[in-house]
Amino acid sequence: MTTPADTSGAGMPAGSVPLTSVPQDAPVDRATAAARRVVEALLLTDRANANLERVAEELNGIAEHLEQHAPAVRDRMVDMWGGEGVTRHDPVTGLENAIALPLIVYGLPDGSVRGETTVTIPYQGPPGCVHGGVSALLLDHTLGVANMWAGRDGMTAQLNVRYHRPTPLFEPLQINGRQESVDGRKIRTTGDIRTAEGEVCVSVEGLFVDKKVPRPR
Ligand SMILES: CCCCCCCCCCCCCCCC(=O)SCCNC(=O)CCNC(=O)[C@H](O)C(C)(C)COP(=O)(O)OP(=O)(O)OC[C@H]1O[C@@H](n2cnc3c(N)ncnc32)[C@H](O)[C@@H]1OP(=O)(O)O
Repeated sequence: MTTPADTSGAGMPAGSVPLTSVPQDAPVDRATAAARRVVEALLLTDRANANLERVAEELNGIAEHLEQHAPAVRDRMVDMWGGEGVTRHDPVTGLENAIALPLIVYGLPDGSVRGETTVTIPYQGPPGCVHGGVSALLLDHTLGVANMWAGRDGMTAQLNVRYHRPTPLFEPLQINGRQESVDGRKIRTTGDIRTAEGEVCVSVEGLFVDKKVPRPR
């Protein structure tokens, strides 16, 4: 759904570290990347001449194969939430989630976080522009990662989103987040989406409350 994620950290300040999962050459990563390619290709293909009857049949065959090999949802959820806390299944950075962009978020030495991505057709809102809900999704998650990087995190209680100008598809975008303050259980975090020229398209102020939902076991 985006151009392939840049995992090199090129363009990030020296000392930046990836905080979200980075692509591996695992079969699940490759299968998920192929599924993203299918989603985009389905939107772009010639509706009349691409033999979509056969495409539907083949895709249903793949879905049936995957379903036949699926354990109980509960067991998969335990598995998903195992490990050190960097998720591979979430809808923003998850490399095992075909609807994730995916975005890789880096922790910067100044305490803030930044991701870079180029959003394409599946996330279109106004013509040629990123859907406003997708921008909010990108920022909500990035602010969550910023809180983790700062050492105090919680659940989103409020997200005030200001749309300054349309956010372009097909252009590199910077997604920024920074924890501003902690007051008891209340955490205030800000962020924005900028073009490569530094123009702010969307900015957010988030209130997070330190509360955890237990992981499935
Ligand atoms: C090293 C790094 C590795 C990084 C590795 C990355 C890993 C991957 C990162 C994942 C990043 C995910 C980022 C997505 C984050 C979601 O998507 S979270 C999901 C969306 N949010 C929700 O579902 C929250 C639902 N709401 C709730 O659960 C609860 O209402 C809340 C908001 C947590 C509040 O909890 P509560 O315990 O009921 O809080 P309560 O005691 O009533 O209030 C505490 C204080 O907060 C205030 N407050 C509570 N709610 C509100 C509100 N809505 N508005 C204003 N004030 C409020 C209260 O007034 C109170 O204030 P004080 O009286 O203390 O001054």
